[in-house]
Amino acid sequence: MKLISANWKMNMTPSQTKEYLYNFLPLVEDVKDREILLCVPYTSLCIASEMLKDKHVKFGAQNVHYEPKGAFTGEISVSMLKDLGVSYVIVGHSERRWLFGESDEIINKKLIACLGSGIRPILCVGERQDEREAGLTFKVIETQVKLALSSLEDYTDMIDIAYEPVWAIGSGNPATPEDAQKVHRFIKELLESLNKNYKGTTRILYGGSVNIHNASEFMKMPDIDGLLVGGASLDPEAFSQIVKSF
Ligand SMILES: O=C(CO)COP(=O)(O)O
Repeated sequence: MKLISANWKMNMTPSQTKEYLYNFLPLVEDVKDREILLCVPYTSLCIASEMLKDKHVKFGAQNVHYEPKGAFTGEISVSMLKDLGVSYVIVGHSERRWLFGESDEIINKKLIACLGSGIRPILCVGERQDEREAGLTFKVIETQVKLALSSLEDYTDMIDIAYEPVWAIGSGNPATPEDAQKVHRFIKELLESLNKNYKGTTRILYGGSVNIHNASEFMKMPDIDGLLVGGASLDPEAFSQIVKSF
């Protein structure tokens, strides 16, 4: 099934989350042929857990720590998320990589922590503007995917991947659907080459300046299996339109 996910980033208080869900749920009530996911801040997970109980809209986290527990002040473990009913977690978002110094090695550890827990990670990869201009897009994607999945090659069916070119995030300047399609195809071929038993269940999402006007164009591409939406997901009406755009 296609996956349309919101990434609220550091937006929405718990009270605002309540209001959002109150407005959003009726708008997508009849949409059952695609998966709808809201990746909310940690502080909104409790209210999402309560309000989405027995609902078809799922909720996820935007980050997780790789250790199971211990003296890691300010961090949240996989089991803490699991206990709240979290289905998905975003791992290696470019804002974590570039603003918080998250390395490929840390991202790999986070994926290892998620697998086996029942929480499905959404691994984010994407090239920066300078890398794109230097013609390094495919090389960067290959390196990020390979390092993130190091020792996890046999489990590639248990994750989803979001292709989010860094230059397209929050810039109002999305990749063209055709360019995104090429990278998505490349990632699928890479997964096939890494895992001989690959069943093809990894969905490759596109993220970066998706809005109500361009969502359907991305979803027409054969290897674009979903969307990861930042800014445009903060309005329940706009996000419901994106969910229903294809
Ligand atoms: O980073 C993103 C989703 O994870 C994309 O953000 P925007 O949709 O705001 O460009």
